[in-house]
Amino acid sequence: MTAAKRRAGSSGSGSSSSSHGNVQQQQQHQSLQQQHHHHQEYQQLLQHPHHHYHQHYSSNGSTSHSSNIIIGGHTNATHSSSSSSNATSNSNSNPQQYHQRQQPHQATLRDCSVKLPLDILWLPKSAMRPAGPDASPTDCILVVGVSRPKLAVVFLTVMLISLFLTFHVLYDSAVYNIQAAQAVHERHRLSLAASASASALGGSGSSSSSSYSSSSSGYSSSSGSYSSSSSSAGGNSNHLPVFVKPVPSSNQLSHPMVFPSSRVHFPKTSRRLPQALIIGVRKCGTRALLEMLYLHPRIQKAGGEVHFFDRDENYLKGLEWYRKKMPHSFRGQITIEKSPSYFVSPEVPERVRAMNASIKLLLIVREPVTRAISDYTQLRSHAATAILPLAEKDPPLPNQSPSTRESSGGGATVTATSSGAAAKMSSSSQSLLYAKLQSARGYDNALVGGSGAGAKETKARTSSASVRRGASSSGGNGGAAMTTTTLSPMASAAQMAAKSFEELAIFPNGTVNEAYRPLSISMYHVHLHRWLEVFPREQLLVVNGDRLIEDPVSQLKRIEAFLGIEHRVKSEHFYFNETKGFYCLRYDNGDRCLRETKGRKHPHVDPVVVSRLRRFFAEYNQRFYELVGEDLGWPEE
Ligand SMILES: Nc1ncnc2c1ncn2[C@@H]1O[C@H](COP(=O)(O)OS(=O)(=O)O)[C@@H](OP(=O)(O)O)[C@H]1O
Repeated sequence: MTAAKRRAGSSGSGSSSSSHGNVQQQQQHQSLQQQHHHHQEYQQLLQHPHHHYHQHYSSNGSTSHSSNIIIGGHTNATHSSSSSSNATSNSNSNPQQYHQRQQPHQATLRDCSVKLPLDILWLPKSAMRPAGPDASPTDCILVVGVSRPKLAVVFLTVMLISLFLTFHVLYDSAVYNIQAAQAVHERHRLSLAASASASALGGSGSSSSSSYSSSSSGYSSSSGSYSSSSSSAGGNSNHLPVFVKPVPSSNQLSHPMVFPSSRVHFPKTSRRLPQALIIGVRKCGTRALLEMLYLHPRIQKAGGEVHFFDRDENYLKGLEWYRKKMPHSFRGQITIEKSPSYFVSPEVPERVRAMNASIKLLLIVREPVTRAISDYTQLRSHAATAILPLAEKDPPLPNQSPSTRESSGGGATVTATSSGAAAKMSSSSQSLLYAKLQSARGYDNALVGGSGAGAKETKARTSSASVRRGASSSGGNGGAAMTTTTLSPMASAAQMAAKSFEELAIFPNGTVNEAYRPLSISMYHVHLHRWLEVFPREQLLVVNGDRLIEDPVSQLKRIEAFLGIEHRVKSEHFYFNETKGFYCLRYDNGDRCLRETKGRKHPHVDPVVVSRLRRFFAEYNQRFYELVGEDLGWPEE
C-alpha cells in the first residue's frame, strides 16, 4: 500500500510540473488512488488486526496491548491524497496525531477517532469497502473483534447461564413471595371473619366463644401456632395452611394485603381440576400424606378439604366452582385434593368418575382399631371444645327440666343429661351450638355411638346414614340394631364428651357396637367395594398409614411411582421430632410439624377391649386384603 501511495505521490508531482492544464484528470486519478489505498488498508486490517492495532496505538501508552477487542483507526473516504500519504508513511503515529492531520476536513467529516471504553474504536465505513460515490463522509462503523474466540465463547456462555439462573431465582422468589402474601392475606381475612362470627354468635366479650371460633378458623393463641381445625367446614377452611408455623406478628395480620388473593397468580398457571384425590380414610394420616407429597415440585394441593363430591350443596354448584377451589398450577403439575369423607360417602365414586374417569385415587389406611380410637379422640375433643365455653357462659333457664331425650347406642341407653353442662344451656345457646356442630365436619355423623342422631338433618348426614346401613348389612354380629331417636346436639356433645371409648364401642352385653361411627368407618372393605365397582383396581393405590408414620420416604416413593412423577421426596426432607413423636417436614426456609391436632395423645383403652375389637375386625380385614390384593398384617388379637 505504501509503495502504491509513493507511486501515486511521485506520479502526482511529475504530472503537475508537466501538464498544468489537466487538473481535472489529476483529481480523478488521486481519487482512484485514494480508494485503492483504503481498500488495501481494509484488507490489511482483516488479515492482521493486531498488527493494525499496534500500528495505530502502540505509541499511545494508555492503550493496553493485551486487549481482546479490536479497534479501528480513523480515516475518511474524502481524504486528500497528501493526508493519505502522511497517514500511511507515519503508520506508528497515534490517533491524536492522526486526528490532527485531518483538521482541514474537521468541519465536514465525522470524527471516527473517538476513543471508546474497552478499546472499541470507530472505523470509517470506507475502510470496509472501496468508497463509492454514495459513501457518506459522516459514516463510521464500529468493529469489535476477539483475539481468543474460544475464551470469548466460554465467557459468553457463562454470562448467559448466569443470566438464566438469575432470572430463575427471581422467578422463584416472586412465586414464593406471592404465595406467602396470599397466605398472610388469607389468614387476615379468616381472622376477621372468625372474630366477626364470634361476636355474632357469642357477643364481643365472649372469650370462650371466640376461642371456639379461633380454633375452627385457624389461630391457636395458646400454642402460638396456626392451627386450622381439620373438622371445620366451609369454604374458608379450604385455604388454611395446616403445618404449624410461627404466628405472624399482629402487625402483619392487621396489614391488609395490597392485592386480593383470588386474583394473584403467576403467568402460565391456571386452576385445574384435580388429577389425583386422597379419598380417605379419615384419621389415617390424610393430611400428613398431602403435605408430604406437596414437597414434590410436581404436586400442587388444594389448601383445605373441599367436600365437593360428598356434599350436595357443593356438588350442585358444579365443576367450575370446584375448579376455582383448586390452586394455580403449571402444566405438568398434578393437583391433589383430599377430603377423607369421600371414602365413606356412597354417591362419591360415581361423581368422581363423571368428572374424570382416569383420575388417580390414593387411599391411606391404618390398623382399624387404632384408627377408631384416633377418631374417638378427635370427636371427644371437639365435643369438649363445643360444650364447655357455652355451658360456662349461659346461666341455667328457670324451670327448665333436664333433657329427658335419650339415645340408644344400639342398646346402650344414655341420658342426655350426663353432663351437667347440657342442662344449663339456654335454647338459644343450644341452637348456636347446633349451628357450630353442623359446621364442624367431625360432627357430621359421629357424635354418638350407633345413632348419630343429632346430626341427621343435613345432607352430609344422609350419606353417613347410608354408610351405616352399609356397615350394618355387611355382616358382623348384628347385635347393634340402631335406634334413631332424636338427640339434641347439646346432649350429643355432652354424651360424647362424657363417655369412654370402651362404653361407646362395646355394648354392655359384650357385643361390638358396629354401628358406632368410628368403628363402621374402619370396616374398609365395605366402602372400598363401592369404589372398585366404579374404578379399576390399578387406578387406586393403598398407602399404609402406619408405615407412613414410621418411614414416610418408603411410602412416598411408591406414591411417586404411582403418580408417574420422578422420585424427589427424600429422607433429607424429614426429621424426627422427639417432642411430637412424629416426623416433621424440612423446608428450605425452616422445619414444620403438623399442627397439634395431628398426633394427639390417645386415651388409655382397656387392652381387653382392644383385643375384642381386633378379633372383630379380623374378618373384615381379610376381606379388605382380598380386595386390594395385599396383606397389611394387622394384628388379630
Ligand atoms: N408426620 C405426622 N405428624 C402428625 N400426625 C401424623 C403424621 N403422620 C401421620 N399422622 C397421623 O395422622 C393422623 C390424622 O389423620 P388425618 O390427617 O387423616 O386426620 S383427618 O381425618 O384429616 O382429621 C394422626 O392421628 P392421631 O395420632 O390420632 O392424632 C396421626 O397419627
